[in-house]
Amino acid sequence: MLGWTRAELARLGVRPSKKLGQNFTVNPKIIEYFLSQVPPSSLVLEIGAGLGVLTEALSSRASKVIALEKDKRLCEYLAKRFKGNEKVLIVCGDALEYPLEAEILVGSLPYSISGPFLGRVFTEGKWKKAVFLLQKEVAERLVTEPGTKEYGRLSVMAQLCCDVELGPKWGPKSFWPPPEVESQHVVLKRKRSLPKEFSQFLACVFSQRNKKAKKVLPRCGSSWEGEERVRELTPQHLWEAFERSRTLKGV
Ligand SMILES: C[S@@+](CC[C@H](N)C(=O)[O-])C[C@H]1O[C@@H](n2cnc3c(N)ncnc32)[C@H](O)[C@@H]1O
Repeated sequence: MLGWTRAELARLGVRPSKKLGQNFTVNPKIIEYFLSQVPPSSLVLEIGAGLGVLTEALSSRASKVIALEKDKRLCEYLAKRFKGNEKVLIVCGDALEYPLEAEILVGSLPYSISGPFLGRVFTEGKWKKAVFLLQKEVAERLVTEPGTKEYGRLSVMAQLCCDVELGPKWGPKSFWPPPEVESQHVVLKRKRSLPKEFSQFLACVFSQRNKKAKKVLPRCGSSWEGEERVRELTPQHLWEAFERSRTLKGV
């Protein structure tokens, strides 16, 4: 796969863009893992289709794959590659804007957008299951507990929205060009959708994560009575504080 990927990029005259997080999958085990997590005959939205290696594999399992790609050069390549394949729809667009209206979301997410994109995932769409390949530190942040350095807005939203399971880790050599970081699969099963205002509330609260919650929460429209610091509040505590802020606002 490494030889094929390098040759295709050279043929297209595409130098992988760091800004677009273009680290293409060259380890077939990654594709196998994605496939093992996708229920047969489902409608799948793939984020960042790249050269279409995952798209191709998904199309043999799903009823339809909507393959989203932002890079116009790759969109043209994908449109040619999948011409005549009725199960694949190539969309040239931005994952930060495209509606998340599919049962299953998958993708090796470009590192540069994983934070804002996950923010959308937790608050939008009708999806039931999502299988993402993320930078290992971002994957760990989704399951980390209150009080840790990594605990923050994404941890709280992930744990309230979904059952979160960490999958296998993958080293830099699984990608071309090799990234500077390790990657890890994450599987999300949605329990409920969260309101967008909750994300804004958490951004306000965690901007002062080391301060006492009783000082910070009133500034974010809510209240708190204990001695805990913001970073020590559990997802459930924060959800209750958010609901109090809505009652105070009369929503
Ligand atoms: C890590 S690569 C994965 C490519 C391919 N799925 C693979 O596994 O080889 C991420 C892909 O996302 C695309 N991308 C980057 N930003 C995007 C965005 N905002 N919306 C959609 N695609 C994006 C990149 O151009 C790149 O093709």
